[in-house]
Amino acid sequence: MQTLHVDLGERSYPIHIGRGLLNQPELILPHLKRKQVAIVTNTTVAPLYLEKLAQPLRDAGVKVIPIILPDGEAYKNSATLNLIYDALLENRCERSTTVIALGGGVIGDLTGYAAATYLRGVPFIQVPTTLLSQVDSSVGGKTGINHPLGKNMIGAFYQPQVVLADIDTLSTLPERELSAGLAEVIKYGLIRDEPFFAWQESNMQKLLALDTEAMSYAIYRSCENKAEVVAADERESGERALLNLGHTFGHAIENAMGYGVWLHGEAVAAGTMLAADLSRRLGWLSDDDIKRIVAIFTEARLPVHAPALGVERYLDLMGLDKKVVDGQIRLVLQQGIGKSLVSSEYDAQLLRETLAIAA
Ligand SMILES: NC(=O)c1ccc[n+]([C@@H]2O[C@H](COP(=O)([O-])OP(=O)(O)OC[C@H]3O[C@@H](n4cnc5c(N)ncnc54)[C@H](O)[C@@H]3O)[C@@H](O)[C@H]2O)c1
Ligand SMILES: O=C(O)C(=O)C[C@@H](O)[C@H](O)[C@H](O)COP(=O)(O)O
Ligand SMILES: [Zn+2]
Repeated sequence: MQTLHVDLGERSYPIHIGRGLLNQPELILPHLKRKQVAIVTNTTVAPLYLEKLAQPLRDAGVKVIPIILPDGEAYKNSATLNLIYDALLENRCERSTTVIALGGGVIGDLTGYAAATYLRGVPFIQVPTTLLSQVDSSVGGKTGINHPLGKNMIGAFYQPQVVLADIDTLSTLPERELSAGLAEVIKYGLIRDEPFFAWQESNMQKLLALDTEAMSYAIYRSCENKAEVVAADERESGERALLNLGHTFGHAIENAMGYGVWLHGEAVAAGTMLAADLSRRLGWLSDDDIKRIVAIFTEARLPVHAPALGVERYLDLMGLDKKVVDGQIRLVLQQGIGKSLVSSEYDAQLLRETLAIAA
């Protein structure tokens, strides 16, 4: 097992990455205020992993309250959030009850927001079971739900007590979901870590084959990048916005296509290609850079063409992004591989030309 730390003063926490972690209650017990936990999961993950996590905790004397939600991005909403509150209240959960998210990013974001708001805040633990949630969503404390008008529009910054990324859980992950997770791995290379990007170019086949050594390294290096950015800018007043590469376009795609039709990672990949295209038009990325980005997404089995929503529809949806200031869309753009910036200083006509190429 490898352990990293997110350094946030009194909100600091460890990220444990390794095999067989679900079956190690000693990684959870020190973080409990009381021997009671509510484990929030979904109908897909529960039959696979709920008992693997719950039974060792029960054996250690912990009362476990399972809360099993419907599965899917379409359920990341206020109605499902209410199901969590209902179950916590029906079981008379107190401020000392710890809420554990067992699942992918949808479960993590929903559960984290429930934990941030139930009784005005109860302790929360992340047990991510998708690649995307192990490399990104379980770390950094962004929690929340979607609104029909926009992705993640309601939420809170709320950090977990500990993150347990058990690599064994990836063995049951559908291939399409594995690829979606790789989109966020690729993101770290593109925004701030060119050597990691180059490593991915040489090791993508190993990652697709779930090679343990390569996968452990990719998760560790991704979390290391995210932990550094979050420690420097927890609430996204500056550098953290770089983690949004491709997301202003991607969230528009997810919303327009209907939540869950395009997976988050797929929309981020297509959105990153649009950001790369605009960066090339600005003279900041070379044709060779573009070729490398297309090649890595293609090898990871991710889309490189965004859907044809129409320029006006893209602009309308992108205008609801959280990075908007004074009505101005701010975009994460690239100045080479491994170098990125947030900018509203682009020619609006160039953005229109980029959006017009969406296939
Ligand atoms: N909070 C953040 O910082 C952050 C970062 C990135 C993404 N997100 C959010 O995360 C969500 C996407 O997360 P995701 O890609 O994990 O999707 P997801 O949570 O929908 O999980 C993908 C699918 O895999 C299933 N699953 C989970 N673990 C499994 C396993 N081990 N074996 C088999 N099936 C398994 C799930 O039930 C689901 O059907 C989006 O809502 C996105 O907005 C949040
Ligand atoms: O942690 C962050 O900061 C990120 O931006 C990570 C993203 O991968 C993630 O999808 C996040 O939820 C997007 O944030 P949002 O503020 O645009 O909703
Ligand atoms: Zn994301």
